[in-house]
Order: sequence, then structure tokens, then C-alpha cells
Amino acid sequence: MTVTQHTYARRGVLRLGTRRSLMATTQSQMVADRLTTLTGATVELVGITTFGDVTKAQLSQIGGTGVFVSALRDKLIDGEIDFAVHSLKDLPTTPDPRVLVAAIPPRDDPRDALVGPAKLADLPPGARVGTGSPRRIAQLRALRPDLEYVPIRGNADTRIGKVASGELQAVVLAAAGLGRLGRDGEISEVFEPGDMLPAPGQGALAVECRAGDDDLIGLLAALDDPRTRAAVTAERTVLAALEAGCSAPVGAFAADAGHILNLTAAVVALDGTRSVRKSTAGDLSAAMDLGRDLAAAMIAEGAGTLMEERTH
Ligand SMILES: NCc1[nH]cc(CCC(=O)O)c1CC(=O)O
Repeated sequence: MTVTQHTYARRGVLRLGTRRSLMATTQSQMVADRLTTLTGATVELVGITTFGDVTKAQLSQIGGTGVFVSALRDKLIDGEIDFAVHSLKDLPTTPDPRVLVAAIPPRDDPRDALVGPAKLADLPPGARVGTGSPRRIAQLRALRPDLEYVPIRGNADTRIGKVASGELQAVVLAAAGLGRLGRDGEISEVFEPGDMLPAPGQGALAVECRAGDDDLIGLLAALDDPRTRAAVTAERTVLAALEAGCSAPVGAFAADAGHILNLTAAVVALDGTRSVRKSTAGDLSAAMDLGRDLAAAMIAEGAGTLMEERTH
């Protein structure tokens, strides 16, 4: 046996690489426990510090959330870890041929949530609401143009802390993340997708390993939920076909009803005044076509022009 062999069967313990944040370690541990329950595999968490975790710069300045993903992928390729768990919405839509999304587990709540003293409609005029996401800012401006939207970053604890300290009246975060941290008791409103379309893939996880690590790919398949995979495939195909990045004001959400996938997507002008929003429905098995066709229809209605506006 040579040291370059990474087969888990020889080693016995699977190494799951994770960012060190509470959210990342919590969701990695959830996946590890589920894998152990389903397959009997022994899993060990390996903490990895990424550049995105130590810099204070805005994510848009350091290449977006992809920085978190690429650090874990590098460790995967080096053989320091065997697999990794990412928030699917942070995964760039351009595939990396070195790795494979071996499983997409059942999705948690896909919606966005407000943490604060009241629902959005009941916040006083001029209230300061924290979110760094152009998608959230654009849709919030459409709902409450009279509030002030303040860019923030940092982990959920830091963000919620700004409400407790009075620096902000409210913050918007993903309901799934708050749930995983046990902070969902502080939610004052959960936004329905009709009012605020979630980010493509929000609430879902991606379990990634080296391409070609066939034994492990077979094992991780136990975690996969085909319905979630179809829904997020449709959503992410819209994003890819619009050639939009993770910081673009693009929302997409697919809900399945039996064999049918109902897909809605929107591009919203950053000032919230205009949007291109379209829906479609089709078979679960045609998720990619659904996403591609919807994006084409959106581009025909000016979605590309709306997205370009923000860069000028
Ligand atoms: N971009 C950070 C990020 N990536 C995934 C989640 C939440 C959990 C999820 O969507 O699975 C968050 C925080 C947030 O948006 O509030």
C-alpha cells in the first residue's frame, strides 16, 4: 500500500472536512451521524480554516462564497480529507471535474427569515435591517422601500448580535441555518417564496468527494434524496443559464408535487422597483430542461439587462 492511496476501506475512518463555524460543524455532524446510522461507517470531523473565514472583506470583494468551497476542495484533492459538506447555495454552478456531488440530502426549510422584534410590515419607517445579499436587499426594497438596508457579514451569531445590541432593528437570514443553530425561536417572520424567492439551493446541502473514489461514492449515495436533487438542479440551472453568480439578485425555488416540479425564478433590480419573474412546471426527470427553458424565457423578457444594471 502506498501513502497516496485514499481508499476509506483501508483506513477504516472517513475524514469529513468542515469549516470551523458552528453552522458548518453542525451540518457536517448531522451528515456524519446520518451516514453512520445508514451505513455503519465511522466518520471523523476535520476542521479547516478558509481565507473567507479570516478576512473581514465583503464576500463580493474576495470572489464570493466560492472561497469557502475551494479551500475544502483543495484538501479533498490533497487527500487530507475524504469528503466535505457544503451549503448547496454556496456551491458555484460551474462544475469542478476533480470532485463529485455524491449526495444531496433531504432539504431543510428553503425560506428566508426575519430576526427582530416584529414582522417586516410592522417595523417603523427608516428601521435599519441587516443583510449583505443583493437578492434579499432587492426583494426587501420591493416590500418595504422605506427601510434602510445595511450590508453585514459574519456568522449568524454575530449578525443576530447586532439586533440584540440595538445597532440594527432586524436581520434577514436563511431559516435553515437558524434552525441548525437552534436559533429559530428568534424568528419574527418567515417569508413565503411568493414574497421573497430564496437563493437557488437554499436549505439544501451537498456532500462532495473526489471524482473516481468509487467505493465512497457508493456509500454516500445512501444520503441522497432524488426529489431534493431534482428541485435544486432546476433552481441552479436557472442561475447557470442566466450566467449569474452567487451575488446576483436572482431567486429561484422549485417545489415538487408528486412527479411535477413547480419552478419559479426572478431577477430583481437592486432598487426593488422592477423584476422579471416567471414560473413553469414539468416532470421531475426534466429538471435541467425546466431550468434552462425558464432562464431563456426570462432573458427574452429582459432579465439580462436587469442583472447588468447593478454592475454599472
Ligand atoms: N451564504 C452563507 C450561507 N450559506 C448557507 C446559509 C444558510 C443555510 C442554507 O441555506 O443551507 C448561509 C447563511 C444565510 O444565508 O443566512
